[in-house]
Amino acid sequence: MAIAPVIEVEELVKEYRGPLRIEGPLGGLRTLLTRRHVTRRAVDGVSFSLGAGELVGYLGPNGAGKSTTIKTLTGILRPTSGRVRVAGLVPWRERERHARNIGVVFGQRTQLWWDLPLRDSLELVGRLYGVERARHRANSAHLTELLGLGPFLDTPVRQLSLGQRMRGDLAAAMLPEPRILFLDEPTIGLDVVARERIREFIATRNRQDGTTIVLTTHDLDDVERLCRRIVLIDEGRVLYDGDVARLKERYAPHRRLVVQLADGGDWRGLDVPGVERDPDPDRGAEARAVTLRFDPARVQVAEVVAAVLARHAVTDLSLIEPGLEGVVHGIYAAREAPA
Ligand SMILES: Nc1ncnc2c1ncn2[C@@H]1O[C@H](COP(=O)(O)OP(=O)(O)OP(=O)(O)O)[C@@H](O)[C@H]1O
Repeated sequence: MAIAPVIEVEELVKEYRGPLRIEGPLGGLRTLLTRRHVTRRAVDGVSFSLGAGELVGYLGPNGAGKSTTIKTLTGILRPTSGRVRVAGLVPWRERERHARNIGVVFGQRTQLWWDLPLRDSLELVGRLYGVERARHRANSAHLTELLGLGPFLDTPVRQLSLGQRMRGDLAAAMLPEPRILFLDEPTIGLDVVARERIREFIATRNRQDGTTIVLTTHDLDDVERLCRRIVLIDEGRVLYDGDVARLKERYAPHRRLVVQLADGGDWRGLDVPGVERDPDPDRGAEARAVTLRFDPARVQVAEVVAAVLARHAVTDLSLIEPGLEGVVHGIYAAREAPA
């Protein structure tokens, strides 16, 4: 028997009704005063499902409808139409039971009590969720260690740095041991060290506890590091749903080999079919570097390297895999280009 998905979204539609936006002189003021309203479709027939223990990147450009989807899945918003089940519950109808299954972190705002020390915020979360005392103590201690909260547990939340606050938010979300975690931009504005710590935490929770995680982010390094699967949306519709690796193969099949020629070396070409010199090498400014582009389905890396070494004196070689950033931008650009 097939295992039921933990998250099921079918033909989700969410429309917002708002005043008609008026352009031109005093447009802002006229928009405020107008009585004319329009309906805008923020999510336009999104469907996907997630199995237990999956970690999926939910991506899209600004205004694509990511937050609207997450707010519907967390029970904050009621959709215009469509069917949603999260752990078997309809989020906006069975809010209390649903809240016990999920943890939510919105990077842009905190769920902690601004004026209270972090320790008290965690205490309150434990009480609100009815976490039994011994479990609360054990979970708090565990999360404090994993997220390195010790040095600022007694600091009021308002005095925490963004990275510290985010770690506090993650601890609060995980304290009641939710099966499902929604993370909306959890690394936004953080420095490299803080970002890495949060990524490590997310990966560990997913791997060790099997927590199902939906991650929304504009930082594609988060996705490269954490997600095998992405759901890419734009203008409220799903553009792609599947493996990150397959997405790259489909949209960026080429690899690049950067060849650093020895002093005095000249590029005399290479006669291997399927290998081209990159017309616009990113490393053009670098002395004596030549970038070759090839499709590994047609010609193997080893073959290209052997051919280069046979003809040229080389000081270094490096292989560049396509980054998700370029692939995703390429998809958006293709969509925007006139037909
Ligand atoms: N409360 C609201 N009232 C009216 N329109 C809204 C509301 N919230 C969002 N929208 C609109 O719905 C669309 C989708 O917004 P949403 O916040 O879901 O996008 P997003 O993908 O999360 O964007 P971002 O990456 O910028 O956070 C946008 O056009 C936005 O302006």
